[in-house]
Amino acid sequence: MLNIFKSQGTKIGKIPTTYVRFLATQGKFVNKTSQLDRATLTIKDGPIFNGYSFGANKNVSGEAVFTTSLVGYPESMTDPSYKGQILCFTQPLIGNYGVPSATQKDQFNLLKYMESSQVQCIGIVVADVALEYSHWTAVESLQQWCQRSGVAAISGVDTRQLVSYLRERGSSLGRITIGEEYDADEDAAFDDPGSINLVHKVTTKAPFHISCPAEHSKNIHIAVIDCGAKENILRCLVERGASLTVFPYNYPIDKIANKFDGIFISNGPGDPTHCSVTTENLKKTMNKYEDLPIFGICLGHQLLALASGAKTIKLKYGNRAHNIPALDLITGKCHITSQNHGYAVDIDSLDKSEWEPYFTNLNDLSNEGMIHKHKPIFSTQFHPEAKGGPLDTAFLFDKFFKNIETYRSNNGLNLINIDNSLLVDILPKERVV
Ligand SMILES: NC(=O)CC[C@H](N)C(=O)O
Repeated sequence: MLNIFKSQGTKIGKIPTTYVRFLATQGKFVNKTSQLDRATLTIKDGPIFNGYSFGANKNVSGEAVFTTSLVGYPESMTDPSYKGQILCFTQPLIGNYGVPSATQKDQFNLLKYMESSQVQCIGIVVADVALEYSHWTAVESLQQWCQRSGVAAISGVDTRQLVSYLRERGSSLGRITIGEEYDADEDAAFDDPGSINLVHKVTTKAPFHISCPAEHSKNIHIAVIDCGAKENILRCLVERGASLTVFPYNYPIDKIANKFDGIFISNGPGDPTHCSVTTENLKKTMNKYEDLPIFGICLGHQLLALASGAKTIKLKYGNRAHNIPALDLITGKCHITSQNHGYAVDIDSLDKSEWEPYFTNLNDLSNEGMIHKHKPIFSTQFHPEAKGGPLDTAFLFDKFFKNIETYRSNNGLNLINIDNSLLVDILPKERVV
C-alpha cells in the first residue's frame, strides 16, 4: 500500500488518515489520529459516537444537520445560514484540499474564497479528516483552521449511521464534547439555535455600500436586505453591473425602496418566522411600489412568502446538498441545484390568485420557488449562486436584471435614484459587525 502511494509520487504525509490507520495496523506508519484528543458526539435522546477531536478544545451544542455535498467545505462552513449548527459531512474524507485564504479579496472587494469572514457553524463531524492537504489555493489545513477559528471538530464518526438516524428521526440537537471522560448523563443541556433570532447575529449592523467598478457598471443600484448574505450572492449581483447598498434585516426598507432599481432579499440562518419585522417591511414595500423588481433566495424566498400571507414549515431533516433536482414549472426543465435549508414554504398556503409556484423539488416535492402573476417578483428556495456549483440556475440573476431593465425603461426619468457617488463617500465598504 505504502509502496503504491510512493510509486505514484505521493508523499507519505498526503495519505488520507484511513490509510494512515490501515498502515498503523500493519506496523508501517505512525497513526496520527492517535495523537488527537478523544471527542464525543452525543445526539439528544439518540446515539453517542466516539471519535477524535481535530478542532478547538471546546464543547459545543446545537442542531445537528448533514450535507451530502462532495466539495465546498470552506464555503459551507462560512455560510451564515449554518450559524449555530453542527454540520456533518457525508463525504467520507474531508480536508484533503486544505483551506484557502480567509481574507483574500477579489476585484469587487468581496472575499475570494469564503462566504463570510468567519466560520459560522459551531462544530463539524466527519468520518475521516485529512490532516495533510494539497491544493494550490490552500494556506492551511482544516485542522489548523478549525483550531484557529474556535470550531469544534470530530473525526472517526460513522456518519452513515448518524445520517440514517437523522433521516429516520428528523433533525436533532447534538453536542460535541472534547476529552477522555465524558458521561452523557452528566450534562443534559442542549442549545436549540432554532429558538432564537439568528439573523440578528449575522446581519450587518449598519448599511454598507459595494460600488460596482466602472468597467462592469450598468448604473444599476440594488438594495440588499442582509439576513446573512453569502459573498457569492453579492458577487453575482455586482459582476452583472449593479452597485449594492446592503441594509440590516430590520431596516424599514419600504421607506426608501423607490430610490433603488430593485430589492434583493438574502439567505440567512434559523426559523424565518423570527424575522417578522422584515416580513412586515416587505409587505408594505410590495403594496406601495407595485412594479418594483424583487428577488429572494432561500431565507429571502421564505420571507417573501410570509409577506405574501403564506406559511412556512420545518422540514423533517432539511435539504443540504449540491445535486438536488428542481423542476421549473414554467419551462418544464429540471435543474440540478445547491441547497441548504431546514424550513420550506407551505405551497398550499400560497395565495394562488396572486402567486404561482415556480419550482418544485423532485426528491421530496417540497416548494422551491414562487413567482408573482403580475409583478416582477420571484424567489427560489435553492441557491442559484451555488458556490461551488452547480451553475444551472445562474440565469435567475439575469432574469432579475431583465426585470430591472424593464422597470427602468418603463419609469424613465421618473425614477429618483440615490446618488451613488455620495454613498461611496459616506457608507462603510463592508459588513458592519
Ligand atoms: N440558506 C438559507 O437561507 C436557509 C434558510 C432557513 N434558515 C432554513 O434553514 O430554511
